[in-house]
Amino acid sequence: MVDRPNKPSALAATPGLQPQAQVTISHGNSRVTASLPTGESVEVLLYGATVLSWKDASGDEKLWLSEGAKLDGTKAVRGGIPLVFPVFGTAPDHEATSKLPQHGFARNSRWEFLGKSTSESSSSSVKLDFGLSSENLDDAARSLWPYKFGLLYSVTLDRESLRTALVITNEGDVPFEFQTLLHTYFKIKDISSVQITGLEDSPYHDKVDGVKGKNQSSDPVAFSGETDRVYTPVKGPSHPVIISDGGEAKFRIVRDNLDDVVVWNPWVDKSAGMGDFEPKDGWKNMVCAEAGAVSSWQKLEKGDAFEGAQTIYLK
Ligand SMILES: O=P(O)(O)OC[C@H]1O[C@H](O)[C@H](O)[C@@H](O)[C@@H]1O
Repeated sequence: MVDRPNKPSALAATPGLQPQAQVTISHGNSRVTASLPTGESVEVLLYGATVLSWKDASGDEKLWLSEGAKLDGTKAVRGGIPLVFPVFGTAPDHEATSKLPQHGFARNSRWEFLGKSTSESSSSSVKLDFGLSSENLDDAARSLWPYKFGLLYSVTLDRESLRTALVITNEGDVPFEFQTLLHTYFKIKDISSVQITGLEDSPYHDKVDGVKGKNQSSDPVAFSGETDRVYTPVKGPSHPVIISDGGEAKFRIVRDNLDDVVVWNPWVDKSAGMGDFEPKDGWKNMVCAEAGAVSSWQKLEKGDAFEGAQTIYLK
């Protein structure tokens, strides 16, 4: 069932059954929020279709959002889940994307809210759909990347998980190549006691030391300085990547069709250099684990589609 956006709206109770508490959606000019009757919530900014907030039933925030993040459409959001497309970082050697700004244009474009979907019988999950296509791209972005494409981004809030899924379609006559990434900023208590497992024995490119060759380690990832690595986990996307904080597993990330995981923490100096990174010691309370397809290029022929997704479980 897909409903057109309402302001605010709620799911009708199923006739003949006990009236159920309802999923509530509110859709303003700049953002969409959805709450389950049990209290979990998600908030998405139309600018970039950036997930800004994901809270559990007790109201505890799971994503890190900079206090200095620009939410007015003047800059990509520093925090939450910005969407990277069609290039990760910059790619001066890849002609078709070489003129694009860092991480492409998806995170800097205004998306359309397409509506919500729910299952008839359940008020324990809600899916919000967002769209961006070459037709509603601004002229500047379209002139830098003149391909015809469609993006459908679905954000599904469940009681114990958040799923973000992106479908990319080639709607033009010529093939194009792209990279994509779900740049998730996780909120954590203390970076010095964070460990990430699931990336052991996997090759990675270390962007901090700039050495192009592949590294690898049999230990979980731990943090003691600026960290910026592109992993291609050997066990494949369905093997979970787990973030633990103070010895306790906090997030379990399972990927669909996204072969890479970027791990990023800017630490002291890099945070100091980012004008929208606040508080300045906020790097202690965040870690990015970013599911993506970035270590090579994905090619989409005319009419073809690519789907990539992550599901983040709280247990
Ligand atoms: O500052 P941004 O353009 O948002 O990029 C933030 C970070 O994104 C990724 O994690 C990259 O691997 C980093 O190299 C980059 O610094």
